[in-house]
Amino acid sequence: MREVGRDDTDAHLPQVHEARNPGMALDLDWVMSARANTSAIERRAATLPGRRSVKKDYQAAWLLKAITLIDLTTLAGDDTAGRVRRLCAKARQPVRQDLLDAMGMGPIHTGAVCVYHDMVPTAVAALDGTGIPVAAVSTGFPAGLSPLPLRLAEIGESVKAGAREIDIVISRRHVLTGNWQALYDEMKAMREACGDAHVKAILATGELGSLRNVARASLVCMMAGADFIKTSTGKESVNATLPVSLVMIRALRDYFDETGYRIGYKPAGGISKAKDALTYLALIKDELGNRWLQPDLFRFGASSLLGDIERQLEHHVTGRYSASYRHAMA
Ligand SMILES: O=C[C@H](O)COP(=O)(O)O
Repeated sequence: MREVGRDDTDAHLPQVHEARNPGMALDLDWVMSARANTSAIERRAATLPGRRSVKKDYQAAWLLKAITLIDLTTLAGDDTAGRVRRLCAKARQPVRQDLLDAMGMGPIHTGAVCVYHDMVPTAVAALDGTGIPVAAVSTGFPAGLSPLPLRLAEIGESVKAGAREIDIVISRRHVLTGNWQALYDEMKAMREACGDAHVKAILATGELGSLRNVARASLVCMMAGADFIKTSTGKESVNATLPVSLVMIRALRDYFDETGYRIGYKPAGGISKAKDALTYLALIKDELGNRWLQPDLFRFGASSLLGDIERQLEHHVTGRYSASYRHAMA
């Protein structure tokens, strides 16, 4: 039995694939065998913050790394083309040049810019020539309750408009009613609709009822071909948490151990402090290793994290903190 949350060393080494996850048939025995020991997971999560505290130059290096892993996000009802263009300018140059110069760093950029479907053409134009991908939240984000054909059509439109990554939302009701086949079929159809665009499956973990459901939904989405699993839309009352992350990360490890495919992880929603970003990076390094700390396998979904990181970097370079309003995102 595969228990998510176990602490074993697995002698079985998979044949490692660098290619995109093709998915596999739904393995219900595997799904149903996934467990989550909630109290053990919560105890472990409580020890994580500050466990590996890095200081000075090392901290600055990790914070710069974190920036390259951010899906810089605006998902607000009052988004405008102007706001999205300002966000894209920030994605292209996330840290002031004088700070980068002082740290001996060349140019860096964020992992992606994440917007609603309507804003995709604006973001694509603003990022032209930079190589920074645009991620679109499609499929009736954030509830995902519009008819499936409309959700699939929305994916197609976002891809046509130039989105290279699609963040889909799963139907929480399929998880809450244990209809794993329906979740698998929906996820597979969405993956197909994405074509060459990579698909991140948003589980909306705050609405799934239990950590065991989070483990099972993670596995089903990976079996159906998800390139990433993502915690939250940012709109649930509980978004990314460390216990949920432990469960999802261990599901990623189990999937890799079984299939040899690495799936990406995107904690999203409520991650706004540099020190939280450092905790996540240390967790990924401990649980999955350095290979997972690349933009093709890890992203933060965050609208305001970059501002706090920039503040910390300014403090690192100048010894002074500036007011947070000086680091507006858009
Ligand atoms: O996917 C990204 C989230 O919607 C961003 O959430 P946040 O505004 O809490 O950082």
